[in-house]
Amino acid sequence: MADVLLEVEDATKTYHSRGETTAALKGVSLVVDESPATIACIAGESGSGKTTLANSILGFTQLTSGTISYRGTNIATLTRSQQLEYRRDVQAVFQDPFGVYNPFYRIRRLFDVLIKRFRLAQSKAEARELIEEALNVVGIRGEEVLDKNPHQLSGGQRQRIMMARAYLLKPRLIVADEPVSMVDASLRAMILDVMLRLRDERGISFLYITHDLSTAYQIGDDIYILYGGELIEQGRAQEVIENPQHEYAKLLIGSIPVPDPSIRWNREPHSQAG
Ligand SMILES: Nc1ncnc2c1ncn2[C@@H]1O[C@H](COP(=O)(O)OP(=O)(O)OP(=O)(O)O)[C@@H](O)[C@H]1O
Repeated sequence: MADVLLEVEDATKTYHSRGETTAALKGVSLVVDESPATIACIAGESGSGKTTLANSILGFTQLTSGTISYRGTNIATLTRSQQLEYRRDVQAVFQDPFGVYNPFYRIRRLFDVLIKRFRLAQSKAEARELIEEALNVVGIRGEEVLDKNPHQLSGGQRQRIMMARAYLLKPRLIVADEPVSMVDASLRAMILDVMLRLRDERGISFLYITHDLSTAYQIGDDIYILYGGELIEQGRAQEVIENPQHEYAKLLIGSIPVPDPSIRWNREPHSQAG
């Protein structure tokens, strides 16, 4: 039996704003395994509830009902020290991470702040080593980026830096919300490859949130398809995408641009055109 890292049970979220009620999640349940490390994809069109689910898991939003358990404990009942551990174990990588950072800060600061907050290093030399190791995992050398400002980097570098920053804390789970939607095909392949390596070499699981089913097919172990806040299909990513049952899933999958549907997609990320 696989060890369960994260379990969402019957999650419901209803927003009330300006006299309007929106049911963003309706009874969603899912499981992300810890060992073996797993890439669980959450797919669905805009407005289907993907970000609400991610935000609930990250503790930015409270569920209206239902539970989210981390290694068997409901995250709503974590003690302070467990909360700190959770915030360290569960990291987020967003679509446009630099939108929220001060453009005048150097990249180095993104790492320094974390090292301080979580007391990861005893000395400057140790901090430098940790940063270099994290950057190496995503194929970047410190000297290429650390003294630059965010706008001096490419989209692919930014995303890889955010992965490195998440990796610095040696998390068990990375919640990646559309991490490749703003980069071109070759960079996308590189970032997806980083995710696979983190899963396989470092045992990090992912909740990979995307509206792009072709990348879910390339790297996903499991998939959960949301439609209007409801989970309409779930299973092994390859099986669901090759043989969807629900009408909406068929539509979503039918819209993936594949030149010849009789050609099976190659799951090897290196050989993907994008
Ligand atoms: N803070 C909020 N207040 C009110 N309604 C909200 C709020 N956040 C999200 N919603 C609504 O909840 C539903 C789900 O939104 P959510 O952002 O989770 O979808 P999504 O699948 O992540 O979409 P996208 O792919 O566009 O990011 C939408 O109808 C949205 O308008």
